[in-house]
Amino acid sequence: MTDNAIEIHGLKKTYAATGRSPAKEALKGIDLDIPRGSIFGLLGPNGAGKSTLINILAGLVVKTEGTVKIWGFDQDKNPRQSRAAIGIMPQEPHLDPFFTPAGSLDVQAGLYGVPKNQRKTAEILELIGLTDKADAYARSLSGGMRRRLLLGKALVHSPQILVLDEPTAGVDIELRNMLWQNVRKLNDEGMTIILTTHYLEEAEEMCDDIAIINHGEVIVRDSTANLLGRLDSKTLVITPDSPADLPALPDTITGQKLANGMLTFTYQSGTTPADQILNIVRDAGITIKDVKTQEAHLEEVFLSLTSSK
Ligand SMILES: Nc1ncnc2c1ncn2[C@@H]1O[C@H](COP(=O)(O)OP(=O)(O)OP(=O)(O)O)[C@@H](O)[C@H]1O
Repeated sequence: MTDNAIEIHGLKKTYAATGRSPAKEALKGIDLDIPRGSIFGLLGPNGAGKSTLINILAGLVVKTEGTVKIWGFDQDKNPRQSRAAIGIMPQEPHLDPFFTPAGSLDVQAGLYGVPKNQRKTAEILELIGLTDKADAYARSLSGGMRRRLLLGKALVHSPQILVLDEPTAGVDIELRNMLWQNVRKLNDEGMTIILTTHYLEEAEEMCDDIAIINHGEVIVRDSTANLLGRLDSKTLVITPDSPADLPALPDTITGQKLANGMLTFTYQSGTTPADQILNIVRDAGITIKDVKTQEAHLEEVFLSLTSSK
């Protein structure tokens, strides 16, 4: 038995040419293992191939080449088992306006062949906060409630893996918090979570491991901590007690005086101790009123890896 929730080898997808658009190689040979029990982030700029990859996992797009194993089941050899292991919360709420949330969950459970006595409709409605809307028509639900219902629908067959495609794009803070609370709860109970997001801060906060995809290739796959550690550049921001100019600095430190009078010093924390900067500032006769450091963020790692390609 493998420890991976998902194993992808040599995965390629070429969309056939249509009309005036030429054929498009959206995935160029992806190798990716996603560990069981993790919260895994799939990041990449627009058009990188994330949706194509997720749609292949969901069985909505047919791959051109390669193998995909979901919870140990080869998608080609064991299509039913591999489909049963994964639940997908899609980006866009496509809901039948005449179904109630309870009805919608029931129909979805039926599609997955979940026997009536094993359905968890009430439990799922409770989790997504729609118990009091159980019998309301879908068309009367707010955008946020529809999103929550999509999450519920992804859970009806108790999948081991939950995939969330841009779950928080355009949602308000309250809904975002609720989604993340649910995701953490499900993950604590053992569910493997895969999510794509454009919000890098969110990926930084939520994900144990991250893969960045660009132009149909995985360009990096590492733990979030290691990715952040790759950039050991830090910035020290000093507020002087009275107006002060930037002191002379060695080549290893880049200084800047901001319009508001603050002085910033950017340095590599592996080779330059912060103390050296503080000493230079004090030796220049500057009294420090306040000091803070800024760490590198995933955004910088992401930009450094994808912007030049
Ligand atoms: N059905 C399709 N037919 C032809 N080309 C497609 C099709 N779907 C996607 N593509 C192309 O494949 C490439 C990858 O698209 P994909 O939607 O997978 O990227 P993405 O990373 O999900 O982007 P986004 O974040 O914008 O959703 C793009 O160049 C896109 O134009």
